Amino acid sequence: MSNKVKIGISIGDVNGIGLEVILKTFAESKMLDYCTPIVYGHTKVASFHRKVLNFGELMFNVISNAADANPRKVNMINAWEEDVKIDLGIANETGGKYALLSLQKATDDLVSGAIDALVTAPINKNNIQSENFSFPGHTEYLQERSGSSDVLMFLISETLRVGVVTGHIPVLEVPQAITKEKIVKKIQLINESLKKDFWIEKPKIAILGLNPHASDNGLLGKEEAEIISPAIQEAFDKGIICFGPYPADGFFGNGTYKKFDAVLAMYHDQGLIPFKTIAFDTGVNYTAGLKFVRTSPDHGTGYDIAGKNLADPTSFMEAVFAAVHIVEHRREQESLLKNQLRSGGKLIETASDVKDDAN
Ligand SMILES: NC(=O)C1=CN([C@@H]2O[C@H](COP(=O)(O)OP(=O)(O)OC[C@H]3O[C@@H](n4cnc5c(N)ncnc54)[C@H](O)[C@@H]3O)[C@@H](O)[C@H]2O)C=CC1
Ligand SMILES: NCC(=O)COP(=O)(O)O
Repeated sequence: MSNKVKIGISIGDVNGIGLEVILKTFAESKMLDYCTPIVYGHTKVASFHRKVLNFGELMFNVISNAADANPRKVNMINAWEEDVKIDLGIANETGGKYALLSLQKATDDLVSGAIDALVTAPINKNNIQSENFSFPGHTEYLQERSGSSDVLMFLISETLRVGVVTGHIPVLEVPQAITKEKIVKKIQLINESLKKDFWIEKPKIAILGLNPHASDNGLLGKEEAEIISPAIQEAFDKGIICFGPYPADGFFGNGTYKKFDAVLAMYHDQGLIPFKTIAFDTGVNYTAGLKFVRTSPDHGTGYDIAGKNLADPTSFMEAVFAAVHIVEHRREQESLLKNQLRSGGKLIETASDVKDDAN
């Protein structure tokens, strides 16, 4: 039996660029050296995209169960039977319906352990809403399917990793949603993920303020003094190397972010605007804190370029690599722990070790 990581792939909105980046990624035969892909969609939908994009043949190995996946082929599980009308570049009910069928089937296999990780192609968060799906995005849906009490939207790239305290909520609700407990929990999720998933032994984490200039000592808001600073102190007392709150603009403007292993932003756009400005082409969206591994490209459905052969597959490809690496890191760590071995002489540290290091 192959030990290669089995990556399940949900196809996202059939009217967007999801299938284009999937086809482009696996047209690269070297990808099969790293993983065994299983796409949850339909061969007819994939053929439609292939023809529109004028791609050469990419043969799928059609299987009924993930257990039958061929490690030398791009596997496809047909997640429905009927023909689907594709309207490239259009946000409609069909796009949402089949995105959900694909996601549900792939997630069933993820939860049961039939696949090792899930890479999700982009959905439209609006047209996927139905009586079976009332979540603002994959992150919240997968949190529920995982049964995790909290998760972290964590955008990762070579140069910058950014997590967010609040995710898919209206900006108006951000200040009320930011609590000391939530910030501490998100700092812990970042810290655990950096250690477990990225093998950074002593991660350094920066926390941003909420208000302009991190409130300038209370002149421009009170959240820094009343909520964010006490949260940073509490996390630090728990042995996590974390600093802040930093004024968000200058922090990215002068490159301070390069001194940290990760940054915690207070809300979605505060973190994702600098992230996408710096790393849109290669960035990956990782959901930390799930009981399984899920990544996705950092872009959306790209309706404006759907079917035009303009979609860059790099972010999707990086999402596949990130999922493979994270699964392998976790496997290796589990086997180290099982064998009671110590990594670099020191796998488990005490809180005081960490504080010593920070000083
Ligand atoms: N993980 C997910 O499922 C995500 C879903 N979305 C959803 O996607 C939909 C569209 O969102 P937008 O804000 O328009 O973001 P978008 O990322 O789809 O598009 C923004 C701009 O970037 C371009 N672009 C995106 N991906 C590209 C690629 N691979 N290569 C070249 N150019 C690319 C698009 O053509 C567009 O001009 C929304 O419904 C949003 O909710 C957005 C982000 C993540
Ligand atoms: N921009 C990141 C984002 O929207 C993540 O969405 P999802 O992965 O939760 O669907």
